[in-house]
Amino acid sequence: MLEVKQVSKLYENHRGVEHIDFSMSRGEIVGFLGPNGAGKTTTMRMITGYLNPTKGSILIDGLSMADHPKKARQKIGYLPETPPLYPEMTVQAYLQFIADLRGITAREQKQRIGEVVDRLGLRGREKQIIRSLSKGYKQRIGLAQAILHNPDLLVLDEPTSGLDPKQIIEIRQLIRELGENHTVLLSTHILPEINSLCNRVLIINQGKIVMDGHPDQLASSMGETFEVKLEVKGPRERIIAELEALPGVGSVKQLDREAASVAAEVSTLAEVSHSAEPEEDALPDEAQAERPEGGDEAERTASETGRSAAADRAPAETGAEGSVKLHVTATDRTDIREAVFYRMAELRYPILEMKKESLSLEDIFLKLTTNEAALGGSSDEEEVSADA
Ligand SMILES: Nc1ncnc2c1ncn2[C@@H]1O[C@H](COP(=O)(O)OP(=O)(O)OP(=O)(O)O)[C@@H](O)[C@H]1O
Repeated sequence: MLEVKQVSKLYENHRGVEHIDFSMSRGEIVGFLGPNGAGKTTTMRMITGYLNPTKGSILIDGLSMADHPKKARQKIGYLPETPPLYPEMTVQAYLQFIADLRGITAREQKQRIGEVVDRLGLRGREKQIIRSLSKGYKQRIGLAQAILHNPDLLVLDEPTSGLDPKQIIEIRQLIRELGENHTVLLSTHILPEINSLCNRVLIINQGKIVMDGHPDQLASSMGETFEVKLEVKGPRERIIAELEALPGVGSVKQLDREAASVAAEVSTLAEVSHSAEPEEDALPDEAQAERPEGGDEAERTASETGRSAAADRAPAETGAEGSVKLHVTATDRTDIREAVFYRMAELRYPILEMKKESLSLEDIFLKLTTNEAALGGSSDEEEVSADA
């Protein structure tokens, strides 16, 4: 649907964007995310044919924007950050004007305008002067002009910027609906917008694409290890030792220190109460395995699998009540949840909660953009306003 090939834009001697290279398939809703001055608007203006790239090419459905600008633009609907409205016109007159510009015939106009008016919730507002409408309604009219000629690709530059929360929800819902029949490229710096609307995100920083992927897959593509947050009911030391011994587990950290100290006390008490008994807990694994009545099933399993001494001390802690909250990190990106589940089940320690932990989009965005943005951000803005 859209191919952006090695596109760069130089503003006089100032870099706009550099080697932007990505493509979009039909039906995708792609979020274009980046800090101020990163190059979102520049890229979008080139895709929509409002700005010529210094280098590279843009193809819409195989049509080159440079060679066939009129035909290529026919396939695109564009909502710039400030909708291109004529405030003195009525909604109806404005949409007719846009329909004329787009070459929609007089016969088609009535039907087409009627459709977008309904689709964007503008019914009943057709006779109103645009100036008198709220920002949310103006944004709807902006979207209406973008889809009037029924383009395949919609390019929306910060479509919810400056709207109040209710209007944001409404416009997002409209974009979601438009995404059912259109391919959408949407720029924003609002991270939740990406999560709620997009099935793919492109992150741009300092004029370059620094990340491209499904919002949920970004963390793993950044080379992060798999992490799980866990709450298990049972003896703390034993659980920790068992988890540490699991193949694929790198580290186990306790999260609730309060519970830890309680568990430690109980553990100490248990040890004291067992001190009169023979020191069977201190026996090596083999010796424990040979015990005639080796305690509960969990204890036997630990001995069979050659668990650590700490793990095998744990049966003495059966008095430990409550649960323990842990953060378990795998050695790599392998999902360790099943292994954790089966081991805890085998030991009959109920898992009260298990949640895959991953970097949020906010974490990823900050990781990718903070340092450089801090260096480049303010001066960019000055240059923009100087050039504007
Ligand atoms: N007309 C222009 N003349 C010179 N430089 C420009 C012009 N427009 C943009 N730039 C520069 O190009 C870079 C990218 O700007 P752009 O407006 O594309 O970023 P953006 O990601 O859309 O930012 P924002 O989120 O603030 O809208 C910035 O360094 C900016 O200063």
